Amino acid sequence: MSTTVDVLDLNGNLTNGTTDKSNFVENQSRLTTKYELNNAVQPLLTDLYQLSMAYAYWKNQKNDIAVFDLFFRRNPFQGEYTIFAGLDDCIKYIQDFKFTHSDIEYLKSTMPSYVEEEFFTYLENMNLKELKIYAHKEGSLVFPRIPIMRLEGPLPIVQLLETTLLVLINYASLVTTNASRFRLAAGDNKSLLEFGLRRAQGPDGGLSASKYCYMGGFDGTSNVLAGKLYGIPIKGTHAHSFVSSFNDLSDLKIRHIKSAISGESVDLADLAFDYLNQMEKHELYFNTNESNKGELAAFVGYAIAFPTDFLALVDTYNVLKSGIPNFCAVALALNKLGYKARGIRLDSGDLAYLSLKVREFFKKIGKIFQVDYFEHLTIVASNDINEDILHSLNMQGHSIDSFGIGTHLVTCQKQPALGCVFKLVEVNGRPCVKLSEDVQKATFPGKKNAYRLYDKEGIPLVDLLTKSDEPEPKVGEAFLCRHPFIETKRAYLSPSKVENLLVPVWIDGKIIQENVEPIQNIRDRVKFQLNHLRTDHKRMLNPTPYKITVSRTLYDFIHNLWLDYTPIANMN
Ligand SMILES: Nc1ncnc2c1ncn2[C@@H]1O[C@H](COP(=O)(O)OP(=O)(O)OP(=O)(O)O)[C@@H](O)[C@H]1O
Ligand SMILES: O=P(O)(O)OC[C@H]1O[C@H](OP(=O)(O)OP(=O)(O)O)[C@H](O)[C@@H]1O
Ligand SMILES: O=C(O)c1cccnc1
Ligand SMILES: [Mg+2]
Repeated sequence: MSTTVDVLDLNGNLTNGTTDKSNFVENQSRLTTKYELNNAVQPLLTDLYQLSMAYAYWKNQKNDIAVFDLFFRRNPFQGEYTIFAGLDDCIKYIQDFKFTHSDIEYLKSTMPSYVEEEFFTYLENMNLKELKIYAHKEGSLVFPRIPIMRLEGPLPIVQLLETTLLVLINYASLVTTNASRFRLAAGDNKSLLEFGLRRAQGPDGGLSASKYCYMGGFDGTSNVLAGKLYGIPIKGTHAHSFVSSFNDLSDLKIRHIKSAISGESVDLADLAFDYLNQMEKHELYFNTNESNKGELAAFVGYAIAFPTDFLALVDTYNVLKSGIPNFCAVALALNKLGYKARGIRLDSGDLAYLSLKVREFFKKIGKIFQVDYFEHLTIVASNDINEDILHSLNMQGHSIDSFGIGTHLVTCQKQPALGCVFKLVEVNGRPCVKLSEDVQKATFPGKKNAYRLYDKEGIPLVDLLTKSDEPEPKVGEAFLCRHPFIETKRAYLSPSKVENLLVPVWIDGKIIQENVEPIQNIRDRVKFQLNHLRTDHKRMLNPTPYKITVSRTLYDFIHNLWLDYTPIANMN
């Protein structure tokens, strides 16, 4: 059968013509493959004004060499640090940057009719061979006003990259920073699982959240596609629906399981029920009439499906009177057959109180039935957990081993956006200034280098901006570091280590491979750098700002320029 359809080919081109159905299906599945590479990230994923400016630059033959800085002005979450993420995605975008034929056709159809044909040829032939990108290593700590990225190249081309680079960096850095704050709050010895896909801002937001929460210090995600695409460990339990789908033990169509000890087939439901009755005789404050038999059946069914990975959600009816006794009955039955249960998940109620009560219950059962590992069974907690709740649970005392966190992690409840900006700082060697009523918003003009100065313990002391043509600070030599705005704040520093922060990642059409790394390295860097940041910069309440400074030369240069560009007002 033949039909006429519009199909997107792999380059995003529209092919309009006659094709048969099987061909259409094949194209659809190829699109799915393309989706894995995130086909939304392409040159047209930008604001119209970038293309309008590109035309106006082109029309004015303004192909000057420009320098742009990408930076933010304030740390998110009322914190004093940010983690830079998204570089790998930026480089993929840069590497693939090419206007397709269908992009050009679309632009022709929507831009004003007097836009000249040669401009579209210019766009179609555009490449990034003259572009240079310097950036912090992904996973580094970054601070306000210190450029995260510096881009050099033809003005219209670099300008065209602004929006896409910002969208790739802003959320990635925000959610990585958020995840790292949850990690700091939970402590190193807790497992943190990201459960946010269902609450994320669209499918792409969900995928990014999973990737960057892992980078920020989470241990795994429930998002299966993120596991496949990024190699992140996938983890999970089960939902309440599985429990409530069973009414009682007679619902079980399969009751038998093979003993890992004897190999014989044993009725797990009978064995669990028997344990439930035995448990009731001890002082455990529940009785079998009150415990829910549908829940017991669900746990038996789940244990039959996952005998070596049995972890049950215990709050569908009543945690201490039903969920925990039912779980323990099944876990004891599994134990008798040579299988170790994993633990439980709590998803409502007072998580601190319940976790302590559950631990107490496990300890008692472990003693009564002489099963040592029972007291160490895993307790997972979930339900609208945020950073403040993690701190509060620590203060109260709890016995939770693992947190499943979704909504507030991926939506970044405390602050929904990071304000990275992209500002022109130099054209053909001439510094460019953007003034503002608020001096904090004025840009630092000119091409600059950025350094981190360390003390002898390897702890960062300050970040320092210099003009790109002045000598870099040297180990063991006193360097005058100035507050960028306040004249009286300045100090000499003799660093034990000097790190050049803006390393080349894309030079004249080529990736500098050693500076674009796999996710695991980046995750390790986040951990290492956070461990080496002074505690007072990381504390939750009123953290101390980390100092960002400028050299004497840069200080004089920018202050003189600001003065030059600000006319003296006439008051009468
Ligand atoms: N000990 C605790 N200290 C501080 N916050 C807690 C504690 N235990 C639970 N919370 C939080 O309190 C909030 C309780 O929310 P809510 O009242 O909607 O839950 P619930 O009624 O227990 O459960 P649900 O409505 O989902 O059945 C959640 O954000 C949860 O993470
Ligand atoms: O609470 P979050 O941090 O977003 O973590 C993910 C939540 O998603 C699941 O249930 P869902 O919220 O869909 O339903 P429920 O609240 O009725 O359990 C899970 O049980 C968690 O509660
Ligand atoms: O695996 C889980 O327990 C899970 C996954 C997603 C959302 N809530 C819970
Ligand atoms: Mg919920």
